[in-house]
Amino acid sequence: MSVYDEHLESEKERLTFTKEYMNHLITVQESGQKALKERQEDTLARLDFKDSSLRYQEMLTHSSFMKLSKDQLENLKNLRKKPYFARIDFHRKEKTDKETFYIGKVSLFDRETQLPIILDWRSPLANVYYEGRLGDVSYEAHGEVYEGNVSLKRQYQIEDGELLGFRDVDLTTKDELLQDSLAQNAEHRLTEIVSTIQEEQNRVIRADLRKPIIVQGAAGSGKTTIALHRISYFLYNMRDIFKPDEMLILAPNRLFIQYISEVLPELGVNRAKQTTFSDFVQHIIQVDWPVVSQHDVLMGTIEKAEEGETRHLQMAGYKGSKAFKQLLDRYIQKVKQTYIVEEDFMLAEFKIKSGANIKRLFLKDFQHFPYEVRVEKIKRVLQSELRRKKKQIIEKVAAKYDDELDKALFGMKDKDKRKTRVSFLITRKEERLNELKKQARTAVSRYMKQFPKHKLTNLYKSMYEEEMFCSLVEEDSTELQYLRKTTSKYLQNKQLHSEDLAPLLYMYTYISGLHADDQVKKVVVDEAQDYSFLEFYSLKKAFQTDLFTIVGDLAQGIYRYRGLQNWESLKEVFRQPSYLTLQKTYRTTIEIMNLANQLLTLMPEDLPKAEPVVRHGPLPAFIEKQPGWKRAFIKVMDQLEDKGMNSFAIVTKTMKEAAEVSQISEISSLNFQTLDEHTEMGDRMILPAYLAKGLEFDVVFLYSEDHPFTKNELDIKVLYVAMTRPLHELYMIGNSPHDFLLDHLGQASYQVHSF
Ligand SMILES: Nc1ncnc2c1ncn2[C@@H]1O[C@H](COP(=O)(O)OP(=O)(O)OP(=O)(O)O)[C@@H](O)[C@H]1O
Repeated sequence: MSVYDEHLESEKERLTFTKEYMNHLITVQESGQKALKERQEDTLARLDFKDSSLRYQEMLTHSSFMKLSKDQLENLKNLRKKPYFARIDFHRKEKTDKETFYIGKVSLFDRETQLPIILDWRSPLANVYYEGRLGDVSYEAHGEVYEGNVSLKRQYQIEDGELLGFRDVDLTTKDELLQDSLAQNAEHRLTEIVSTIQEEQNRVIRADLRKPIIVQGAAGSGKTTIALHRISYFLYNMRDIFKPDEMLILAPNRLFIQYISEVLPELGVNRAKQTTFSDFVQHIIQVDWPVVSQHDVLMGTIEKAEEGETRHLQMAGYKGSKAFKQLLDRYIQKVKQTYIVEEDFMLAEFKIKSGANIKRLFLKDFQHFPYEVRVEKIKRVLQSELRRKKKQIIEKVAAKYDDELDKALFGMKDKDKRKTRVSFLITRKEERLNELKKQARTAVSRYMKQFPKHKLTNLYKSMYEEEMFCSLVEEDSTELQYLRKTTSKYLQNKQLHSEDLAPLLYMYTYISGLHADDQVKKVVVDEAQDYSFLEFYSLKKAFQTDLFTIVGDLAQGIYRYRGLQNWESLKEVFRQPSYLTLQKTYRTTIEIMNLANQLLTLMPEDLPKAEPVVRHGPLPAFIEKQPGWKRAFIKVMDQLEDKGMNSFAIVTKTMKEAAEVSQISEISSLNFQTLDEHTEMGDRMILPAYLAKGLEFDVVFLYSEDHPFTKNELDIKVLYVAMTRPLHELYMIGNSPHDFLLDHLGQASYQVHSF
């Protein structure tokens, strides 16, 4: 028996034990004690582990005392097929012996000894597996640094609960393992990353959790994946403070949410809120007017390229800017003034609270609350003051009448006059007291009527009225007047543009504030380059937290007219964010990335080239649209299927072109479907590049007929996004290589497909 086989045997035993232990735990939780005992006996009879059988027996016995939460139980069940994926042998300096730790997606402890049977990948010690090489290492846990030596890192191939093999990691195997994982198809990828997380990615996951973090990462560098793992890591470390539903993941579109949803349960973050910025804001502000999306605006520009469209872009850009935030601030100050009530709060002629005092409550004492909340709080203060003072007032008034009565009874000589006076005073006293009581019942609500009840959309509309708007802008211009008029017009028709959502959210947080159910404590923003300054600012203001994980790629900033120009501008929004970059790219092959990297040199930003992980594939191929191309396409599809490829996308520059491709009978007969934001993802999709953002497919066909890519900044970025979607192969179908700017890229980096 070779050494490998010997190790394999004992590793198999270990796996069997772990599975049994898990099954046992699950039975304990699910069934009564009787069933448990029977099962225990049965397990012990079957397990025949040489010298360690006693230990296992003990462990099994103790397992019955473990109480698992419903989630833990569910996780345990899911992980029976692959309880762990790696092992490390670690000798901690202070200890006499080295220890072996098995690393998996959740932890499992022996209750008696507190020793881990499976170590959670998020635990401090597991960091040693991801960071650095074999040899001397250190790791930090609970503020202390531990030193030691790692003598073994081993990775397992476990499928359906069976151990197929293992590989020991050293300098050379590291890439092999990653390559195995990358060679897989799209559908298997996302969930299996945890065993091959790379050092630079690990650093992002584990970067200071109390600080905001901004990650600039090349296409395919794992931003989305790593951001999701970071939430998982965050929840693991902060589980006593934060709950999953206090996390918010902001995704670029609904398709993307479908795409990530498969990975969320395994990471234990499926209960995190997942939505798009637009859906989120509409839900918060409760305005259901239709919204012209940024994609619509983008398509308008790409398809028409008319002057009006450029103005639209400028308008959208301005509405996301810092200058516009300042304009809003000025407006909000004006709105605030409408809440200032200076009148004293009276009960009849008695002052309950002075106007000056009430104003102070609004402006000072309650200054940290939104305006409507301040008003509500003032109402409560008035109610309680009134309750307190009413009694005194009534007593005072009654005493006054009683005094008068005494005077009449004992001071008036004339009997008739005295009688009249006394009866008058008695009646008057009663009337007066009743009147006071009656007034007291409505005094607060009458007073409160002086506070305005603003409707958000009306307020927003009023901001664009000529006089108001002119008083808010620093310097008027024809562009601003155009913006004012156009916005007023569509608001009049109860319509919004996506750029109005951030200002509305911003105003809403000043006026109403978020409902407790909508509050979140940590936010992940994916494709962050597409968010405007004001969108970030309004999110931060709404949640009042700095705990943001922001990932994006400026090279894919196809909404640059409205999005961020650089990451620097976020320093004005977040306090001391950590800034990290991800340079290596895992999605695609060297050949495809080489072509895409050349596009980067045509962009205005000086962006570092993405470094593909060593994985080769065929050169990207250009298919000329000469007669016969459709047959060639069908043949290529056949060959690709034979190779085991199973997710395909035809990506166009515009939505219009996508609709046209779907009319080609050869293509529709291959079950390609056009995708929009509301359809379900399938294996054969036709979609415009802006929707393909963030997604990936085994094979991508770029297609151009009427809408070729031209050499302007926007097109270059759209093309870059499209080219970086495939995992394995890229084809470009068009009238000439020029349609994909191939004439500006090196000839050696693509081939012409002959048919
Ligand atoms: N460490 C890793 N091990 C294995 N696969 C990885 C690793 N990191 C990333 N990948 C794979 O690379 C691909 C790209 O990852 P992801 O979609 O997270 O990248 P991204 O940076 O968000 O890309 P883009 O900006 O282009 O949308 C995915 O298939 C992912 O599974």
